[in-house]
Amino acid sequence: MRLCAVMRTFLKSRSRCGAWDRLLQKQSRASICSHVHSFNEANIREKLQAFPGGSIDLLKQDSGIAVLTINNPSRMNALSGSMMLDLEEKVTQLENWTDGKGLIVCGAAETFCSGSDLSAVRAISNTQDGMMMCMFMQNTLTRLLRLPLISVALVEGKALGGGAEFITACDFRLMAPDSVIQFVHKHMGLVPGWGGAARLVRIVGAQKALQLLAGALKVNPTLGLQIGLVDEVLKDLHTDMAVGTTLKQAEQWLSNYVKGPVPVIQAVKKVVLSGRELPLSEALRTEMSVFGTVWGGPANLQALANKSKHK
Ligand SMILES: CC[C@@H](C(=O)O)C(=O)SCCNC(=O)CCNC(=O)[C@H](O)C(C)(C)COP(=O)(O)OP(=O)(O)OC[C@H]1O[C@@H](n2cnc3c(N)ncnc32)[C@H](O)[C@@H]1OP(=O)(O)O
Repeated sequence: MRLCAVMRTFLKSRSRCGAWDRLLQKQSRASICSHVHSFNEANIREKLQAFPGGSIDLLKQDSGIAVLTINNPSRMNALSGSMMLDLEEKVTQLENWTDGKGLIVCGAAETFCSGSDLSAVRAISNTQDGMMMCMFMQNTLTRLLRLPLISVALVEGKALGGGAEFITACDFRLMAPDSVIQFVHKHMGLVPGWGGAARLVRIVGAQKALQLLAGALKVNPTLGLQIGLVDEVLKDLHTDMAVGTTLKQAEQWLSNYVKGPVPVIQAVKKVVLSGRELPLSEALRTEMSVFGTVWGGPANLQALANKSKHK
């Protein structure tokens, strides 16, 4: 390809990257499931607001790693309706965090999340409202997974039901030694509704996903590593092997993958995201447009300059 044609492709790819970001932003704002059952966003927000309690806390750090805490300890961090709204608002903040590189999702009081708040579940047990809540959470967790940040779920204590679904909406999962992940839905006469089944199949494969859901299996760290649901087991805090708290250990683990300039780390997540979600030809186009945002960028030019010193 002649140089001018290469430059044309390169310049187009830069502009197309803007198209990728616009696509992602458009998708994230629009309801991913809005086409189903006349999903009336205002209506579901009003209903969820009627179930208060707890909070979703967000700490954005100078290191570029944010910590999102599911905070409802008197309810084992069960997600109330207002927490679901809180979660969506925090995901929007993270979508607009231009300095972000990583995200750790954890629970307060050394436990992760015991799913939907059962008092809310009882109150919105009619099909229409149940499906609206599911669609709201599917949209929010899909947007969480699509953040241009490398995300980690830090599981301590219990991640049950919707809490188990929540961890599938992160890129990686770390477990504390005595923690448990359990898709308890079958015991509730349910199946996952927050997108957890679709994501679980993509993480562990259909066979293992079927066993975890149909058996409502308790996943301890050993089993989690074995089936590929868990990426690392943290050191027991009561041994001298552990360096600091579980959160510090998780930050240490994640820092290995977010070392580097923000634009490069965000570009890495975007190209993997498109490879995971888009058909091959579209993924290849996206990869080129994302490549165009870092090729000749400050980090690339600095690396080249450093290389030339080693001649
Ligand atoms: C799409 C999935 C989604 C949905 O369909 O909407 C769901 O997630 S459905 C909910 C699925 N989750 C569960 O079924 C877990 C229910 N909780 C438990 O099994 C246990 O509480 C526990 C998490 C295993 C902890 O047991 P234990 O250590 O014995 O503590 P307690 O049971 O006494 O709990 C302490 C306290 O917390 C309250 N609690 C716990 N989980 C929930 C919850 N999901 N919703 C509301 N409240 C919850 C529990 O009631 C206790 O409160 P008090 O009795 O007032 O002390």
